[in-house]
Amino acid sequence: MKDMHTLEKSVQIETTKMTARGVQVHYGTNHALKDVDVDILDKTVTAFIGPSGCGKSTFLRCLNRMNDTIVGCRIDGKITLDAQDIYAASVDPVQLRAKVGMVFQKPNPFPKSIYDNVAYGPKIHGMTRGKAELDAIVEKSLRRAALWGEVKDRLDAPGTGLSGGQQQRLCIARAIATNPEVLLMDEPCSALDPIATAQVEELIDELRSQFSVVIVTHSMQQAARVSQKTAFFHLGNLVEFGETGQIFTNPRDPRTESYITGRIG
Ligand SMILES: Nc1ncnc2c1ncn2[C@@H]1O[C@H](COP(=O)(O)OP(=O)(O)OP(=O)(O)O)[C@@H](O)[C@H]1O
Repeated sequence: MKDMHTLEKSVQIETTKMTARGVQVHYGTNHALKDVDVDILDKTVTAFIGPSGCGKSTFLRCLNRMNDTIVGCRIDGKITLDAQDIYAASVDPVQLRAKVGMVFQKPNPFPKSIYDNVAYGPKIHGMTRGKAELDAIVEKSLRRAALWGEVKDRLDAPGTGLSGGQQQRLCIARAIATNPEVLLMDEPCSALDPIATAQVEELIDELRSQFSVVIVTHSMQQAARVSQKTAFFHLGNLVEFGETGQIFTNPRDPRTESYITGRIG
């Protein structure tokens, strides 16, 4: 019985949510990403690490087509979400970004109220039929982002008036309000103090029960704390991808070892 339970659990954990095959990115003549293959698992935190300029953010942006808007950026290869090609002509990038949400390095609330920041996505995607439903989504999202208790009495106050850590949790609430399946986070704690960082890290761990989370981080301690899988990038190549514990304790590639021991980057 126990074996069956363990088996079910591991099957659930190993469900693939997104795949990348042969992904190449050029910015004009700059070959920024070279032939990247990766599987992003469901309900798992995947960390992208590597020295500055190695292509981590570029690859992250490929996963919800944020690079589409960059003039001169060319993307080759195939990326799927639930086995569907996200670059297919039939895919609307706006709809895709509701499923594959994003949180940026610097908290960037809209110049609107706390309520409207969170309500924005559900409104533009026509997810609700009325105010009561929208109120419920706003409350649920703020609760999931561990911010409700701090803002429930001032939902009409501007989002930009919150502290940095609260603004980042507001941006997380905004991103999860559309019920995404994957949450991309580009150095989400780099502008935060240690207490706010710890809160966001705790939140990431909690969100993993519902979504697949992909986080770009410069902090190896953070990658080790929050992720189960780690991808190490170097000079546009995905050098190594595996269990976080293995990458940090027993890297297979000498470049990974040099990076984690502080010799490159
Ligand atoms: N919008 C852009 N236009 C032109 N080139 C870009 C753009 N964004 C990134 N690049 C280039 O692509 C390469 C990879 O950059 P990217 O930002 O993906 O690396 P990164 O690993 O995320 O770096 P960092 O850790 O410093 O944020 C670099 O050579 C960079 O100059």
